[in-house]
Amino acid sequence: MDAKDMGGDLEKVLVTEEQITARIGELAAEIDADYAGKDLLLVGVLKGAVMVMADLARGLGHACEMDWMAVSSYGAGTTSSGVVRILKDLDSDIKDRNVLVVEDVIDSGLTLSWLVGNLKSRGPASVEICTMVRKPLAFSVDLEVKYIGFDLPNEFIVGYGLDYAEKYRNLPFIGTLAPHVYQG
Ligand SMILES: O=P(O)(O)OC[C@H]1O[C@H](OP(=O)(O)OP(=O)(O)O)[C@H](O)[C@@H]1O
Ligand code: HPA
Ligand SMILES: [Mg+2]
Repeated sequence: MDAKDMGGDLEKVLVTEEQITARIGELAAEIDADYAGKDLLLVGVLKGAVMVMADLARGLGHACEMDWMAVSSYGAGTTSSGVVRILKDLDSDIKDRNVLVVEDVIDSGLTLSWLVGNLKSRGPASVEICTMVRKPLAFSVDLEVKYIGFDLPNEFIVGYGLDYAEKYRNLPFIGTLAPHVYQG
C-alpha cells in the first residue's frame, strides 16, 4: 500500500483489493442468477457507492440501468446524525421496476432504512440492497440486506469509496486510519 499510504495516515488494511475484486465477482454472479430474465435498475447512493457501483455493474452479465441518489446524513463527522435529506433525487420513475440499491457501507443503518422506505413508497416491483460492507450496529434496525460484501467490526473505515472528510475514497482497499488523523 506504499503508493497510496497517504503519508502514514493509514493504520491497517481490513479488506485487500484482491478480496474486493473476488467478492464483487461472486455478488455479480448471484445477482445475475436472481434477476435472470428480469429488468434491473441499480440505484447507487452518492458518493460512497461510486466504486462498488462501477465494479458491480461491469461484473454483471446482465443488462441493467444505473441511476443515482445523493442523501446526506453524515456531513464531515464520523457518526450519523440520523436526519436524512435528499440532495439529488433519481432521474428515473421506479414504478414497477426492480430496484437494487447499491451502497458502500451500512453502519447505523439509518440512511438505508429511510431510503428503502422512501423508494418503496414510489411503487417499485421490488427493492433489494447490495452493500460492500455491513457493520454490527445495522443489526439493530429492521433492514433486510440481500447482498453483502463483508461484515466488518465497528471501526471507522476508509477506501473503496468510503471517505473521512471527503478524503481517502480512491484507495483501492478498505482500511482504518491512524488515530493522529482524527486528533489533528
Ligand atoms: O448506515 P449509516 O450509519 O446511515 O451510514 C451509511 C451511509 O453513510 C455514508 O454516506 P455519507 O452520508 O457519509 O455520504 P458519502 O457517501 O458522500 O460519503 C455511506 O456512504 C452510507 O450512505
Ligand atoms: O466507517 C465509515 N467510513 C466512512 N463513511 C462512513 N459512513 C458510515 N460509516 C462510515
Ligand atoms: Mg461519507
